[in-house]
Amino acid sequence: MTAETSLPVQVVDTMEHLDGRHAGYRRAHARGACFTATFTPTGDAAKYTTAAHLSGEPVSATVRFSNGSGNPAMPDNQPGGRGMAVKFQLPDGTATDLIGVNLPRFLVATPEQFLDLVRALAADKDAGKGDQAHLQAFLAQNPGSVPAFQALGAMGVPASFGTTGYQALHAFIWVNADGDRQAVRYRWAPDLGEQNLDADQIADQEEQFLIGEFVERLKGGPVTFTLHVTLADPSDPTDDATRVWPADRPEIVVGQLAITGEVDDQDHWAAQIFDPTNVTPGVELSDDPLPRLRNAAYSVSYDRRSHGR
Ligand code: HEM
Repeated sequence: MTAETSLPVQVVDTMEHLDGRHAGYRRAHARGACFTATFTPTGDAAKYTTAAHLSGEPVSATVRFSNGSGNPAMPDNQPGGRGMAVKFQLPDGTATDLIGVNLPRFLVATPEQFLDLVRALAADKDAGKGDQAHLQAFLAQNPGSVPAFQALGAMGVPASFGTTGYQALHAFIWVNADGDRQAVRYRWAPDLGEQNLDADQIADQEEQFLIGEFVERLKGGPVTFTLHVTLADPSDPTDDATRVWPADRPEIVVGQLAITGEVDDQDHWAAQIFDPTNVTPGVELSDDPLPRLRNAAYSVSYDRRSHGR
C-alpha cells in the first residue's frame, strides 16, 4: 500500500481483508434482497422540508434488506448488523436514498477512526488467538466508540427483517420553503414491533433464514414501517454519529412505508448503489464527515463489484 492510496481505498481494502473478497458482492452488507414498496407521507414534515417524498403524494420505493458482513455466507442466526436501504422514486424522475442499520449510534465519529477500527479488527483476525487485543486498544484510545460496541454486544437475533428498527444515524439538514434549516435524524420503527428470537428459536432456525422468512411473510400482506424524525436543538452535535441526542427532543411522524413484494429483477436491483449522500432538494448533508467517506467507499466497492471483482 503506497502513501498515495486514498483513505476510502484503504478502508475498502481493509474491509476485504477482514471479511474476505467475494467477487461481485458489496464489500459490506453483501447478502441482501430487494423489495417493492410505497411510502405515504403524513404531511407533518412539510413545514420543515420541501423534499417531495416527505410531504407530497405517496411515492414508490425500493427497499434492500441486508446482513452487515462483507461475507455473503455470514449466518443470520447470530447477532449482528442488519441494514435497510430505501430508494424513493421522486415525481421528477430522480431518486433519493435513506440508509439505516439496527444500531442506536455509530461505531466511530471520523473517517480516520473508521480506518483505525477496521485495521484493529483485521489485526485481531490475523492474530487468530480469538482475543480482541487490538479492538480493546482501539476502544481505550477512542472512548466515544464504547457505547456503540456495548449496543452491538447486547444485540439479539431478529425474528424478521420486519421486526427490527433501523436508524440512519447521521444528522441531515432539512430546509423549508422559507430557507429555514433544521437538523434531523431518521429512524424506521417496525409496525410489527421489535421481536428477537429466543435461544430455542435460534437453535431451530436455519443459518440463512431472513430473506426467505420475509418473502413468506409478505404473502400475508404488506409489512410496514413508520418513519420517525427527531428534531435537534441547536446545541445538539450534528458532526458525530457516536453521540445520541437527548431523549426529550421532539419527534415527528413523517410517513409509513408499506413493503408489498419482491422486485421482479433481483439482479438489476442488487447491482444498484444506495448512497447516503444521494439527497434531494429540501435535504442537505450536515457537517458529519462520515457520509462523504461512505460516498467514496461505496463507489470503490461498486467499481469492484460491477467489474466482477
Ligand atoms: C463511515 C463508515 C462506513 C463505511 C466505510 C461503510 C462502507 C460500506 C460499503 C463499502 C458498502 C458497500 C457499498 C456498495 O457496494 O454498494 C456499505 C453498504 C452499506 N452500509 Fe455502510 N459504511 C459505513 C457506515 C455505515 C453507516 C453509518 C450505516 C448506517 C447508517 C451503513 C449502512 C450500510 C448499509 C445498510 C449498506 C448496504 C446498502 C445496500 O443495501 O446497498 N454504513 N457500507
